[in-house]
Amino acid sequence: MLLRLIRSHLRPYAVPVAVIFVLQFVATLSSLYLPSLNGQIIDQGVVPGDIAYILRTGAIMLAVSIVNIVATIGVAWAAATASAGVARDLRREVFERVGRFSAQELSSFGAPTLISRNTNDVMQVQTLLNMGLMFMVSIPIMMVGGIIMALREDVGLSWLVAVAVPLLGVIVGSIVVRMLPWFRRMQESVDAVNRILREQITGIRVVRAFVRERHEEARFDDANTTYTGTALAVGRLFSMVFPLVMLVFNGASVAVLWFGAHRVDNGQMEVGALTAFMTYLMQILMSVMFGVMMSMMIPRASVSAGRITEVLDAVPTIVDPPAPIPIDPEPELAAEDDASVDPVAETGAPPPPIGVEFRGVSFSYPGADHPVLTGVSFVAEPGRTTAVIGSTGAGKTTLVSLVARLYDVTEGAVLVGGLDVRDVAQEDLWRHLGLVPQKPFLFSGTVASNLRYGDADATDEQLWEALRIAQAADFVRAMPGGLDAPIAQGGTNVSGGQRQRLAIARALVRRPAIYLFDDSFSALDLATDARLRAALRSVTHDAAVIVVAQRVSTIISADQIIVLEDGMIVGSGQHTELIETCPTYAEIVASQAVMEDAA
Ligand SMILES: Nc1ncnc2c1ncn2[C@@H]1O[C@H](COP(=O)(O)OP(=O)(O)OP(=O)(O)O)[C@@H](O)[C@H]1O
Repeated sequence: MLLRLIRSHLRPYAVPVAVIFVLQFVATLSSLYLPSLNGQIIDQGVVPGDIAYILRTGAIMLAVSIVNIVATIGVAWAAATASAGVARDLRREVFERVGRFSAQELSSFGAPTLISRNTNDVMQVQTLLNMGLMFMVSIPIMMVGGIIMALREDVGLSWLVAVAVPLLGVIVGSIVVRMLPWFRRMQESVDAVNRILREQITGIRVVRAFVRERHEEARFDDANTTYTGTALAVGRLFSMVFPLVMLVFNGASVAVLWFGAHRVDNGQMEVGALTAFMTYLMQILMSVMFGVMMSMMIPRASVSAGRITEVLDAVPTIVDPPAPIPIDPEPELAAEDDASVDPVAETGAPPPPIGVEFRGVSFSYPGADHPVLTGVSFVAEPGRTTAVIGSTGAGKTTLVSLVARLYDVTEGAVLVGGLDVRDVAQEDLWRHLGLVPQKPFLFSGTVASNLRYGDADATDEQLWEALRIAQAADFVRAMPGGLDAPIAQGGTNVSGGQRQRLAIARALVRRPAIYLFDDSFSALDLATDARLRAALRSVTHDAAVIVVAQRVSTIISADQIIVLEDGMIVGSGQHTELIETCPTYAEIVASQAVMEDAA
């Protein structure tokens, strides 16, 4: 998994990788040459007192060292370039893939793990890749080359290399294998900490209002302790690695000196050769150590690569059809024609009339036992307002989600402009929709940047017009900077009602063919609600307007009211006839009348 991910993503970095190969080769060979030169200086320069030889060979050593330094710097630079580039590409791919997820994949993964996969997990892969690029060529060359050079210096001591290297490999290998299962737990603990932190930050007001700080602290402590415990378990295993490595390392040095000294004493070996042999042994063991460090990173990076690949390989359940049918075959032409008769041309051309039809729609959430909607059929015609009312949990938001194809129906079909939403491209569908969700979300930026989500090219006049209709112009004008007033992430620096009105204005800026208001007037007082609906009528023209509401007063004048109960339509018609014919509707009206009287 790790190899596949790295290989497929390294392809665009063939040039830096080739540079790394060449430079690593140069750097390693120069490193291997230096101890031999050093040995020669001792044996042929220092021992016979040949100053000229020392200076000559010293100059060669200096030149080789400079080559070594330049090559090593080049390797580090190219490795950082390639690994940072791969990490950037991975983050972009994960981001793009998540952007194509339907609500189903989003909820099955969950936001916190998607965030840690795109940050922490990518970082694990990047760190390993950086190390790998820096050492992958030098480690084998250094080991093989070091052994050859050491043998050249003295074959009699070579058995020491044959003992030390496998011993180190076995010790480290057995520890790394034990670490493996802990790494997955470690990444899962990161997810858990992220999840709780995120919940607490977003729900901080609720936590405080319900005096749940202690409870939340305990919850965070649990996750934090699990994370710490996992990190400690890994740390404990890790802490054994270096002492053991050093034990082998130092044991081998002592053995070289002990046996080498005897060989020098017996005249079987020169002092310079002993020094060079010692350095080669150090180099071999150093490369084993780097190999060990890398092999310790591999399991964690493998887990991370698996988690990243899970996201990249996740197939969105909602995809565009192979041959999408355009909802509006000639939008340019239609827009131009309509612009000539548009009485409010300053807010853009009204779209061609497009209706919505639910045809025998049933829907169950993935994994749920019971359907949320059953046999729902109705037509929301262009130029008319269709209201959907029903008790909480009746399926109103679900119904709106199906128009936007956030989910696919289980049975039946949702048609937009006479086309099944599954037969049109999602972007084409969304371009025709102005959705104001139940929980409106604003992005960090300004009022204007948020409104221009509706239409990036909208002029300031068009934005003010939308704000005026949404009954938001007064409070935006009062904000410091007006259209340029800052909006905090999630829109937390404006009130709930203001957020709703800005979200409505955002939908209006788009001038869509279909408006979907999901309980979008609930935070408005009755007078503002009435003014907004009156103003809306002047711009919705031929648009199909679907309004989900809890309050009867919001939908009383709708052309058609759909009454939902337990996911089924139990009544449809206008207010006056429904009061007579639909007991559920009559009950809702009566209960709200009682509440108003009581108020
Ligand atoms: N993502 C989901 N996964 C599983 N079940 C869900 C999901 N969203 C909603 N439901 C269930 O579907 C049912 C209908 O929910 P929906 O949000 O459509 O109701 P609603 O009529 O809009 O309610 P409200 O007026 O409270 O917003 C509820 O029983 C709810 O528990």
